[in-house]
Amino acid sequence: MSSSTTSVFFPNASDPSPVLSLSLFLCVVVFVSVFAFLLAPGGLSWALSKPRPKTAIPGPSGLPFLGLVFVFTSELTHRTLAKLSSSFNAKPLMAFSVGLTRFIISSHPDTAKEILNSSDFADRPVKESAYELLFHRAMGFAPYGDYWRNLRRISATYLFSPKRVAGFGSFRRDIGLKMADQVSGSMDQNGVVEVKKILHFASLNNVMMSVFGKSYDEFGNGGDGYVLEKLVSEGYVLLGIFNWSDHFPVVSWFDVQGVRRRCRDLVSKVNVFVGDIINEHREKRAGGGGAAAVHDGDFVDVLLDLESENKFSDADMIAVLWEMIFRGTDTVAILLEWILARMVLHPDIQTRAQSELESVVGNRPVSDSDLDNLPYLQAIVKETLRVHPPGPLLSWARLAIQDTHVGPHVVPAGTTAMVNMWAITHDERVWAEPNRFNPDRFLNEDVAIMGSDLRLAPFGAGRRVCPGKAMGLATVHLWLAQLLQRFEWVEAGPVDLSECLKLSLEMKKPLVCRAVPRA
Ligand code: HEM
Repeated sequence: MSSSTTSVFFPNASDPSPVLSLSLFLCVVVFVSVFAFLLAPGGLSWALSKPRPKTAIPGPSGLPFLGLVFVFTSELTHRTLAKLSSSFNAKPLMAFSVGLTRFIISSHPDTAKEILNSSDFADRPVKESAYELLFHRAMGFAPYGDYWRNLRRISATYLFSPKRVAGFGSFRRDIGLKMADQVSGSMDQNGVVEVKKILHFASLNNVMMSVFGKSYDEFGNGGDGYVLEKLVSEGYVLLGIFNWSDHFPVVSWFDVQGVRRRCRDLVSKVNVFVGDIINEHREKRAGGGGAAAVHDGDFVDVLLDLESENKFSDADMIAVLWEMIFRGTDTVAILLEWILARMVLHPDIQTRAQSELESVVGNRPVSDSDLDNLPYLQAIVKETLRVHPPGPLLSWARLAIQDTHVGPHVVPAGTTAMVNMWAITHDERVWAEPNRFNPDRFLNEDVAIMGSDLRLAPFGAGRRVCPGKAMGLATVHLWLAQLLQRFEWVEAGPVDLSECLKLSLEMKKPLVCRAVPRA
C-alpha cells in the first residue's frame, strides 16, 4: 500500500498529501461499490432493475457484466441451473442475469404453477432469431392479445380438437407402418438401426399431412421432402443457438454470429416453399368451385377460409404454418428416441409392454382405439417424459408483462421467467427415487400430465400450454405400440444416455440398436 493511502487509513502517518489521499480513498470506495453492485444477488440486471425488490430474490451474481452467460452456452443448462437453485437455497425462485437480461427461474411445483398460470406471465420474450424468422406472427411468440387469442381459437377448433386428432388416426397408423418397414430395411442393410433419422422423417411427414395435407414418400437427396428437412434443420439450429445479441445490445449491432444473416436467408427459402403450397391450395380451390369446407380441408384450407375475416396476410399464414411444422416435429421424434433407448436398457419393462399388447390387441395391427386399454404403455411414455422431458426448461420462456409478484417477491415488468421442469421431475422431495426409470409409479398414482399437476407438466401449463399436446401424445402412443408390436429392441453396443440441450433435450449420441422382428 502506498504511503498516501496509508495516510488516509492511518491519519498520523508521515507525508500526508490530502488531495492524493482523498482521490485514492474515493477510488477504493468506487471500486468496492461497483463490485458490490456487480455482485448483487442475481447480478447486474437485478442491480439495475426498477422497482428493486425489497427482499432480494436469492441467486448467483455470476461473472461481472456477463452474468450466467456460460451456463447458457453449455449443453446441460437445465442441470447447472438445478444445481445453482439448490445451492442458493432458491428452488422456489432464483434470480440471475445474462448480460442485461433479467431472469427468474422456478424449480418448485408451487411457484411454477404461479408463474405459468398467471396472466402477468402470458407473454414470451422474442429472441432475435424468432423475430427474424417471423415467429412473432406465429402462435408461439405472438404477443399476448387478440391476434394470439384468435390463432389459439382457430387451431384449437380446426387442428387440435379431439375430432381432428382422431380424424388423422389412419394416416398416423400408415406412417407408423412405413416407419417400421424402414427400420426393417435398415436392419437388412446394416445389421443395426439408427432410429433418429427414421423417427424424424416420420414425424415431419405426420405434421405435414395434418397441416398441409401433403405427405412425402421419399426423403432421399433432392426431392421436396429433402429440401423441407434441410429448412427445418437450419431453423432448429438458429432457434437453439445462444445468441449474444439477445442479451448484449452492443453486440447486436454487428451480428457477430451471423444469426441475422442466416435467418434472413432461411426466411426467403421458407417463403418460397410454404408460399408454393399455399398457392397450390388457392389454385385447387379456384378450380374446384370455391372455398373448401373448413371441417374437411387441411389447416391451410382453414386459414384460407378464414383469411379475410381474420385479416391474415400471406406472411402471417406462412409464419403460422411454418411454426406448426417446427413445434410438432422434433418433440415427438426426440421423445420416441428416448423411449426406445429406455426399452433397450430395460428389457424387462419392454417385455411387460409387449405382453400387455398381446393380451389387449393380439395379432392384429394395433390402432388408436386400443390405446386407452394399454395403461402400462402409457405409463412408459409418462415416465420418459418425467426422466427425459423434451423441453426441460419448457423450451420457450415467459415474459412479465407488468410489475408483479411471485410468492413474496416483486418481479419487475420485462423479467424473463423460466420453469426448470427437469429440476422438479428430478427432485427427491417431489418424486421417490427420481433417477430410477420406473413406469410402475404411474400405475400406482394417476398423475395428470396435461398441465394441471406441476409435478410433471412437460407440455407447460396455463394460457400458453402446448396446444398440440393431445396430437403429440396420440402419435407417440400409437407409434410406440406399433414399434413394440413388430420388433424386439436390443443393444448393438452400450446405450449412452448423455444429454445435449439444443432447442429440445436430445440424446447426445444418437441411439443405434438392433430391431429383431417378433414372431
Ligand atoms: C411430445 C410432444 C410435445 C411436447 C413435449 C411439447 C412441449 C411444449 C411446451 C413445453 C410448450 C411451452 C408451454 C408453456 O409455455 O407453458 C409448447 C408450446 C407450443 N407447442 Fe408443443 N409440445 C409437443 C408437441 C407439439 C405439437 C405436435 C405441436 C403442433 C403441431 C405443438 C405446438 C406448440 C405451439 C404452437 C406452442 C406455443 C403455444 C403458445 O405460445 O400459445 N407442440 N409445447
